[in-house]
Amino acid sequence: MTEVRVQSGTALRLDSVTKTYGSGAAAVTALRGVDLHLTRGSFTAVMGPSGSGKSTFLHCAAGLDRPTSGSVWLGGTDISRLKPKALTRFRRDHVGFVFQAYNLLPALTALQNVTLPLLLAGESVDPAWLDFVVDAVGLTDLRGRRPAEMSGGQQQRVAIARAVVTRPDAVFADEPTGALDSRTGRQVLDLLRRTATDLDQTVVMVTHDPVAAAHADRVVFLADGVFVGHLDRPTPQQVADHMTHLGEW
Ligand SMILES: Nc1ncnc2c1ncn2[C@@H]1O[C@H](COP(=O)(O)OP(=O)(O)OP(=O)(O)O)[C@@H](O)[C@H]1O
Repeated sequence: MTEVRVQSGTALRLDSVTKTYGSGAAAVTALRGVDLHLTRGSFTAVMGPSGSGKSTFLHCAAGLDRPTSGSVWLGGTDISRLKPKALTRFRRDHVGFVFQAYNLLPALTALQNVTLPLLLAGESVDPAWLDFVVDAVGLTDLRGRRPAEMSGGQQQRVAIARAVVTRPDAVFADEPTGALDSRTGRQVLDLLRRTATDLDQTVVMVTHDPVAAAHADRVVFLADGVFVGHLDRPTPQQVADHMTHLGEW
């Protein structure tokens, strides 16, 4: 495969991405031509009414699913052209995920959970970087705890550290605060924001929550499979008002 580098500073780029599920009369087009260009170190929230294509967007952008047409660039690689095995490897090495369920391994300590992606990738651990990440997410004193010995917010901090430890091209967060109370949720969102600024990570978050979305630099809105606008550094009320214009959510 020829690899073409995109302009430096670009972490994620979607060009005319479409996604159709099924075929014939049963076909459902979930994305109808999505363009998005995110620079490194940005924190973007994606919002849209139910069924507007948010999960489909996330899956295509993160290499969990393939677009029907169009291309998805992560760092310097067009992942829409990778074969399944290469895509799996690329995802493991270049993409970070944070989900509503923390998906930590219960038998491992916080630190072991954080370093697991490096071990799976066969990479050695850079102790200075690991210390930096662990400190950045406030886990220094919890390194030896197992998931069952941590609060939900603490577990999500482990998941965030695990997502960024490989220095991925982008971190995708799917409702990362969905299982947390509002105060803990705010702390996790502040952490995602600092991940973008302090660790120069590119964070893309799908959420239904205007308060969560308002932590991002930019909120982009999906409706019926296309991006229909954005707000920069909005208040939660501005996000909620915009969503109300888009219909049921
Ligand atoms: N595997 C699939 N097979 C067929 N149709 C699908 C599939 N996944 C999603 N869809 C359809 O694609 C459209 C977009 O779905 P998607 O899950 O991306 O929306 P969403 O914005 O994430 O919705 P929600 O906010 O309700 O989770 C919907 O019409 C949905 O029914």
